[in-house]
Amino acid sequence: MADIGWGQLQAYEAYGRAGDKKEDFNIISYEEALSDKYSSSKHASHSMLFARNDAILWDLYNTRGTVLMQMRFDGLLGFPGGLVDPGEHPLESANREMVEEIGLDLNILKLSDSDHVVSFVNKDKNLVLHFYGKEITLSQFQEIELGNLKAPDYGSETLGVIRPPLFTMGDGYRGLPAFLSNSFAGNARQELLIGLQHFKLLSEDEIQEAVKSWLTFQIKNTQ
Ligand SMILES: O=c1[nH]cnc2c1ncn2[C@H]1C[C@H](O)[C@@H](COP(=O)(O)OP(=O)(O)O)O1
Repeated sequence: MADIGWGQLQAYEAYGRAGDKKEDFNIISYEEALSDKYSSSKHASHSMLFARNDAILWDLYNTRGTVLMQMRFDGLLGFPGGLVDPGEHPLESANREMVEEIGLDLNILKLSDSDHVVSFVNKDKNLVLHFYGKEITLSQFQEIELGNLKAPDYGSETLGVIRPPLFTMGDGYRGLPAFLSNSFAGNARQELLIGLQHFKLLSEDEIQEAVKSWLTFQIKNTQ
């Protein structure tokens, strides 16, 4: 295939390169992540909006909750967010990106420092990732989904919001484990699992089962 290069994306290409592994990211405290130690690092912020939802599908599966993720321009799945601009606070960046990518109205809904969930450092990339999360009502969630088509970045940087299934179906694979088999940007898969546990949308055991099933299926598929 002809190499068409990266154009204006050249400076950022390495940050978003596919193939990041969970082990590349070490958890650090918010305080440390915001300290001078990482002032010369590149920072990025991403956010998980979610609503609890105990609707039962087909009299079988408790949907548990709706979590907002998105299909990105590069075919990877991720949370709304992006690189922090020079001089910008990661929290400001998280809010700005939600306006641009999902059309959020900050007069109605805005993240604050108390919504911080976890931060990571990827030493090889000199990149610090901040992850925020906020519970909203199901009707707020549906409003955001409807408004997404009018978000400034819709159709260019972002290609639509999605709800990951949080249940696992009878074959032990379809549902959340199959969703985990997708390709994710950065450590978005890890962030999703941390978010599900942090907000008690799923228990630790349920998450471990889903991860085990996803990995087992992957191994079978490569044999
Ligand atoms: O959802 C995500 N969770 C964790 N890391 C992510 C997520 N989406 C992207 N990334 C990584 C990939 C890059 O290393 C940086 C910045 O990426 P991106 O969101 O594409 O930033 P811009 O939109 O280019 O500002 O975070």
